[in-house]
Amino acid sequence: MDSATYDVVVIGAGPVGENVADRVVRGGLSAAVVERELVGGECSYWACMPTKALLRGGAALRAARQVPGAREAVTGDLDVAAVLRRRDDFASHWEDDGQVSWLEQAGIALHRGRGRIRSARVVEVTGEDGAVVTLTARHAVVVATGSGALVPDIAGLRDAAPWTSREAAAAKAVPGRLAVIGGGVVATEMATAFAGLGSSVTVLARDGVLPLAEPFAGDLVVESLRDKGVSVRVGAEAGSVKRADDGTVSITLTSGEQVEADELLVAVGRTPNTGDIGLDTIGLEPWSWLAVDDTLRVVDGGGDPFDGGWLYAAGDVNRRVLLTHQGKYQARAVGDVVVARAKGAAVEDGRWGRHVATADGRAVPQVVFTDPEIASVGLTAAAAEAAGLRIRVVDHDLAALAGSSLHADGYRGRARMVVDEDRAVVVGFTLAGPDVAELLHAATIAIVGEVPLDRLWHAVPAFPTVSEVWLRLLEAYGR
Ligand SMILES: Cc1cc2nc3c(=O)[nH]c(=O)nc-3n(C[C@H](O)[C@H](O)[C@H](O)COP(=O)(O)OP(=O)(O)OC[C@H]3O[C@@H](n4cnc5c(N)ncnc54)[C@H](O)[C@@H]3O)c2cc1C
Ligand SMILES: NC(=O)c1ccc[n+]([C@@H]2O[C@H](COP(=O)([O-])OP(=O)(O)OC[C@H]3O[C@@H](n4cnc5c(N)ncnc54)[C@H](O)[C@@H]3O)[C@@H](O)[C@H]2O)c1
Repeated sequence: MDSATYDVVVIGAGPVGENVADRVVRGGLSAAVVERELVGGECSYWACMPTKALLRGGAALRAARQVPGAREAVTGDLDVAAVLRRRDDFASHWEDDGQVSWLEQAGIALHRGRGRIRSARVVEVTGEDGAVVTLTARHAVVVATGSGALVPDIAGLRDAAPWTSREAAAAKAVPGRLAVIGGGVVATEMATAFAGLGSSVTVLARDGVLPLAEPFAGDLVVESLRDKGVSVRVGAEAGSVKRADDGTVSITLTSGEQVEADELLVAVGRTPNTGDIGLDTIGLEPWSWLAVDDTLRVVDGGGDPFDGGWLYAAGDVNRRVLLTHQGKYQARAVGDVVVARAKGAAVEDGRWGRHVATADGRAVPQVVFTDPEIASVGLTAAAAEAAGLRIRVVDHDLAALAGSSLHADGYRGRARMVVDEDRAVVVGFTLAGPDVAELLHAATIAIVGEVPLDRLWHAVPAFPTVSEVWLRLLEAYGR
């Protein structure tokens, strides 16, 4: 049996694991990553990148059709084969040599195989050929194993071989009829993508559409999905599923009604990849999300660092925020704090300190690439109220701006600013509209910077842009 020792061993080489290792090496320590599948993780091959590639063609076509002059130049529908080819390129054809080269140039060791914690600071890696390598970490083991699609216990569902987000993201063909269970981010994005590619789509949104966003966001997405011919069934719950010999999937709703489709996508959330990473060997619960402190150190039931503090968890697996950019933000904090602790340097773990992921709880940006795009950061009005803040909500119709009417004929959208009245700062911001994704970062900066509203008046948006919504919101708020 082979063995090796590094300062830090990272299990999982998704976007988060790669970035943890990078920070560790930049900090002067040695690091190895363990990967059982493809270096780059879910985001690169089955999530962010391929799904956005599936959506982009439809968005570009819509944009052209909304501008007279350009509209007349559009003479056909999406070229499905070309969209799928571009998606394949963005998924690097499900080959990870590019990312492996990046690891090499970054000085990070790669061990291919399934990583399993055997004891404190010791990780066993079992390769595809069954060979086992034992890795010992001098300072820390970081779990960055991510998450997988949750398949709920619905009678017959597993036997019906449903699609999860993986099969949707990597689809080789567009099904004639696609049914979707779920009304969250994956469900709405994939309904938008496949409707654009020609599927007849039915969404079974038991708990509503984008229920955690500002209500106008879900309403606008439902309206536009319905305009595209998608059947959005809010409140509909799948009771059982059966796939017939001819491939047809029948979903019997709890109401007794039946929905038929050629493929069924299950998009009801995620489950942590912790079932087989040896948590049981160190007294933690397999299949559980890993609870961490603000420096991303795994904590025990009492909230203290687990077993003296050698174990960290970053990215999806700690359930703080299931987004790539936020996981990478955590990765930078983990890498840096592991280095600081190893060198006996000061740990900056105060609010907004270098070694903590403070933004996870206050300023998480997210863009849902539906039509319209939903871009949000910070708290919704409902979440702010639930947190006990005294807030004022200011809304503005995005269509009522020179910038938006120039951007597209019939531009429809809305923006909401949530203000903490006691501190006179923005704590939440949501935009719904075509191409609003790139407007979001200004709101993130306003929230993270806790920029007082009276100072925001001096941040003048250029004319004629959609960003002028900031001025309108401030005018509506008053000074
Ligand atoms: C359909 C879809 C679309 C998404 N779109 C976006 C988006 O547009 N923007 C965004 O910010 N986020 C998006 N997300 C979320 C994003 O994909 C995740 O937040 C991100 O991938 C998490 O990164 P991670 O490194 O924590 O985990 P992962 O990307 O899941 O990587 C974990 C890695 O660990 C490996 N691994 C697991 N167990 C072991 C083991 N025992 N041994 C060795 N290796 C192991 C896995 O093979 C994997 O490579 C999307 C998610 C889905 C499902
Ligand atoms: N653009 C992006 O940023 C992006 C895109 C896709 C995914 N993601 C990430 O991936 C994660 C997973 O996405 P997701 O859409 O699977 O999860 P989600 O949590 O966004 O939505 C799942 C939805 O399914 C509903 N649901 C749960 N159980 C159900 C059941 N049995 N029947 C019907 N509905 C049920 C939930 O109420 C919820 O609304 C998200 O948390 C998100 O962070 C991000």
